[in-house]
Amino acid sequence: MDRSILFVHAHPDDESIGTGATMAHYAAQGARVTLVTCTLGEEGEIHVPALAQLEASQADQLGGYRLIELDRACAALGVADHRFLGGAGRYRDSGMMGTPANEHPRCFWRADLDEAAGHLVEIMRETRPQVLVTYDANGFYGHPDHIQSHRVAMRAAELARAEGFGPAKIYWGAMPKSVLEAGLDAFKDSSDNPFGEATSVDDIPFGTPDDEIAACVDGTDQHEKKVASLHAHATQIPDTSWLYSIAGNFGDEFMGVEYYTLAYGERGPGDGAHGWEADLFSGLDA
Ligand SMILES: CC(=O)N[C@H]1[C@@H](O[C@@H]2[C@H](O)[C@H](O)[C@@H](O)[C@H](O)[C@H]2O)O[C@H](CO)[C@@H](O)[C@@H]1O
Ligand SMILES: [Zn+2]
Repeated sequence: MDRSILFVHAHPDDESIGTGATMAHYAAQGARVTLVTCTLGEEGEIHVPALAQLEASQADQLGGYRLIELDRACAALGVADHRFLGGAGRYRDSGMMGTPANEHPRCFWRADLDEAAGHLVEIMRETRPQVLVTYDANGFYGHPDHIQSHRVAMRAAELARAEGFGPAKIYWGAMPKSVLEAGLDAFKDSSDNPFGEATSVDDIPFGTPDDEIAACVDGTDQHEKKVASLHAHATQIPDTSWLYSIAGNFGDEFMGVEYYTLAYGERGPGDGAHGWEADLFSGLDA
């Protein structure tokens, strides 16, 4: 079987933060890895002072710059096939939930679901992914573009199935509560606490019980590519980011191991305490 996997993400940087090691892992294996990013990230922060005037309320050029950052990140991960949903600039970054950017006429949060899903079905028709990776219904942490990416990806898979070429397995990025627990302990006395005021994993708006996790992809041997892809997104992820400090505390494993729940399809053979699959294609290779 020629392996093909499709990742659907909301903004430039999500692919590296959430699935960078997994993408590098399968690209290195020679699988067809396709990334679809739904917006250009026009409403993002800018952590590079020299670029500050690109922001939405000034030159409004951040989207064009993040397109370049994403190109660099994909090169670092070894991912050659990257597309924007509906073409670059079709859907605008909607901003955080409840902000005025949610009202922009072209924002992704206001997109027509079937029209947006139709763009993704065309890509599925071409690449025929056996595996689809996106976010859960909360978009992992509740950002409107992440929630919409979930909705569009799941609708596209449903439409593709109706035409006989939908992905056999659909995964949602996840973080086991046991991993969050370990992180909380490591940072509870730190001024650089990425968990803010959280005193328990239940205070954190994401996290999945370990027995609900279906797959754990160990891309530790790809962790340097993930770090390089994060650095490519310098406007969003400053060198002082907690992502790097937590990696410093936990080492290569933090950057290299990524977790998923299985939203659709049959769980393949797994191992360890919870029988987690080590391969997202588990059970599919003929
Ligand atoms: C990882 C991710 O989805 N980033 C989004 C997010 O960025 C957040 C936003 O700028 C917020 O104002 C900050 O406080 C927070 O730290 C950022 O993570 O939302 C942006 C606007 O929609 C988006 O461009 C960015 O990619
Ligand atoms: Zn995002």
